[in-house]
Amino acid sequence: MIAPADTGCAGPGAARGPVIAVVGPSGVGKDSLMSGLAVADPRLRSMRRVITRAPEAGGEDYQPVSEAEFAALVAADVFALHWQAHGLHYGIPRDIEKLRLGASGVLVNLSRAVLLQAQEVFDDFRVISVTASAEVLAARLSARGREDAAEVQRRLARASLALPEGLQQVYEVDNSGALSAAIVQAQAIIQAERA
Ligand SMILES: Nc1ncnc2c1ncn2[C@@H]1O[C@H](COP(=O)(O)OP(=O)(O)OP(=O)(O)O)[C@@H](O)[C@H]1O
Ligand SMILES: O=P(O)(O)OC[C@H]1O[C@H](OP(=O)(O)O)[C@H](O)[C@@H]1O
Repeated sequence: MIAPADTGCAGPGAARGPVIAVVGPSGVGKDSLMSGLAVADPRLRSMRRVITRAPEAGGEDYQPVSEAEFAALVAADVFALHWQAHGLHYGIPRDIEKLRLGASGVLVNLSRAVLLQAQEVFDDFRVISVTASAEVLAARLSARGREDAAEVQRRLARASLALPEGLQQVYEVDNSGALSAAIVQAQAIIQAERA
């Protein structure tokens, strides 16, 4: 059972905010940036993902499921998007459309590999590409301690995956420095697009 998206008190006539994909290499600060943005603007919502990651892994708020449960959800057409990465399965429930009602945007952590598909699925779709140097990524993944050394190396090897050609709205945020500065950069992008 997928926990329903919390749409607050948005009525059926409420405007729908854009889907804002936050993407970039492991360790770049996607979840940290999303958390900071949502705290600063409560009308910005974060989409809870369904992931075959162990419940105790920590970090983002996600719905942990087994691989069998994930396959059943795919078969039941629950997901608007799903993909595999890092040996895990990730799904974005179709409930995201409810979360968009009355929101200034819905932030979602997506794989760079599914962005063109996401652009087809969502009628108002933007991409925030978060960047940081390879040295910074390595230091952050090591300090975070969520993955073992081998998995950290595998994630770092994927860092240079390029964004696909053909994306219509892509904005870069440099998170090499203070997280607060990256949050301000991202807020300016989101607010400018809202105008
Ligand atoms: N600007 C920053 N300065 C210092 N540390 C940061 C900054 N941004 C994020 N971090 C830290 O770096 C680590 C990785 O951040 P986070 O988990 O948000 O990255 P991510 O891109 O979501 O990674 P993954 O894709 O692996 O989940 C965390 O420990 C986080 O607290
Ligand atoms: O390298 P790419 O394909 O862009 O992203 C790989 C995976 O990393 C991120 O998830 P998480 O932050 O590890 O949970 C993305 O959402 C994707 O699932």
